Amino acid sequence: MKIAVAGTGYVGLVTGVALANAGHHVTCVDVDEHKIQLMKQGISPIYEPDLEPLMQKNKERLSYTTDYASAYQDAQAIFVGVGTPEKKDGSANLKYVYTVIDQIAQTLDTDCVVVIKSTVPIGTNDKIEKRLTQQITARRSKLGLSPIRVEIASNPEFLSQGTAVKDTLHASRIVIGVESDWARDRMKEVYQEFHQPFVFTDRRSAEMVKYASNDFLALKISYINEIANLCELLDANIEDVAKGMGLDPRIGNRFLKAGIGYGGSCFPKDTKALHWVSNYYEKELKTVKAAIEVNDIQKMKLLKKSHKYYDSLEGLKVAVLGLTFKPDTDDLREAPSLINIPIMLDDGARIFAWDPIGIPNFKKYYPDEITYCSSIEETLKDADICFIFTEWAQIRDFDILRYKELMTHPIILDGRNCYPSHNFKNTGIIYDSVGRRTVQ
Ligand SMILES: NC(=O)C1=CN([C@@H]2O[C@H](COP(=O)(O)OP(=O)(O)OC[C@H]3O[C@@H](n4cnc5c(N)ncnc54)[C@H](O)[C@@H]3O)[C@@H](O)[C@H]2O)C=CC1
Ligand SMILES: O=C(O)[C@H]1O[C@H](OP(=O)(O)OP(=O)(O)OC[C@H]2O[C@@H](n3ccc(=O)[nH]c3=O)[C@H](O)[C@@H]2O)[C@H](O)[C@@H](O)[C@@H]1O
Repeated sequence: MKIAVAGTGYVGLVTGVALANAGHHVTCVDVDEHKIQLMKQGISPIYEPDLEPLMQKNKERLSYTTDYASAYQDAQAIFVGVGTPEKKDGSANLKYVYTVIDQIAQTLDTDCVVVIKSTVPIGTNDKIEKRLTQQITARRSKLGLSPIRVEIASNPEFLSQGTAVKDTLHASRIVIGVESDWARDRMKEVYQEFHQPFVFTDRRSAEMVKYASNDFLALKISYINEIANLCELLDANIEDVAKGMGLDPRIGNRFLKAGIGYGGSCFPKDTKALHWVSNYYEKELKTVKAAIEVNDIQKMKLLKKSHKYYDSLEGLKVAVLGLTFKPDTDDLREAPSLINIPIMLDDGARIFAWDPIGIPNFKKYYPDEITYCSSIEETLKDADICFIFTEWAQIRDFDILRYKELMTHPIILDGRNCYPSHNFKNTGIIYDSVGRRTVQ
């Protein structure tokens, strides 16, 4: 099939490449000329393992452009994967989606299923279809052209950053919401080379699956974080508690990792967006509200802990290990580092930070205020305290005795429980992590 994809971010580009890998001819569209130029050279504009080799493998069936008209005009399916960021009131900002819909309305000239991959509030796809078909009908009748059939399918995305390619090629499920057999058949054709479990449903239920899944995972994290906080007070060990819980298949062992809260481009915004919708219908989701509140407090946990060791960070050399919201991504959206570092700077801390790939993006926010280091050793040298925000493999594999050798005051506040606590016994290092006894 001839397919266009609007938006070449984590979702759009990975979807486009996976569809090309399944044999379709795919044109990826973005408004960002720089991204398009990179992709034309076979370079991925985002850091995502395995993506570039797959772009290379399918280059005959992939093209990249900012010229949306040429891409949409004769596409049999158009996937929409543009951002739906949070508005100040917590609701989802749909302006990028509606811009693409209007661009499709101006240019589409053939029967087409428009597939919304972006996460959109329940009911949005009905509104999108109305807007799109009204505009297309008006344009075509004005030009004296015959009608075309255009329908919207909801096809939410469940990939995680850092494992986006694997998650797409081996998705746990493909959820498709349609309102007609015609759209259903077209979606089956799109996905005929994919052999994952399919869930066909109506559009609103598909939209709900996405929010309900993300919010459930966020809830699970906030729950384990609250239990971790209680473990600290009651002298229990959250790692053992989570292991003991997770072996029950009804609970499952994933997303039970305690830490300094969830970040990223989706859990924070998708919890707030569903909460906003539920409030709109005067049916507040109390569990989701609690997950949000717990997370907001959890993100500040390490700074609060630092007061056990210093009244203020003023003048101290503070080592920060990890800037991205999780490992294996260069994404900083809602990363704990972006919330904590401004407060540390306000306090007068001298910050030395290391991250294997997040530094160029972090520099866009803080070009001069921070010293960026090229190794963990350089970051720790003569530091008075160390904050760990991201559990990069390089940090987990780091020889813990080096903290003692390098730091002036070896105090580690670990927001991601990178090391077994007992390894710090008798080392002279203070190791303060989440949900576990502090080793002094
Ligand atoms: N990032 C993730 O892991 C996941 C994201 N989602 C959802 O997918 C959607 C996209 O998220 P990301 O891929 O992270 O976004 P992103 O911010 O990485 O990429 C969006 C892209 O759309 C482009 N764009 C904006 N307006 C455009 C237009 N009119 N035409 C063509 N391109 C345009 C931007 O330049 C950008 O490259 C969001 O709704 C998000 O909630 C869903 C599952 C996973
Ligand atoms: O809608 C989305 O964008 C995506 O959001 C998440 O994916 P992602 O944000 O890439 O990353 P996750 O691995 O889920 O981690 C999110 C945050 O939760 C935190 N987390 C995760 C798991 C855990 O046990 N504990 C924990 O604190 C991570 O550190 C990170 O800050 C979901 O996992 C995807 O299924 C979904 O498609």
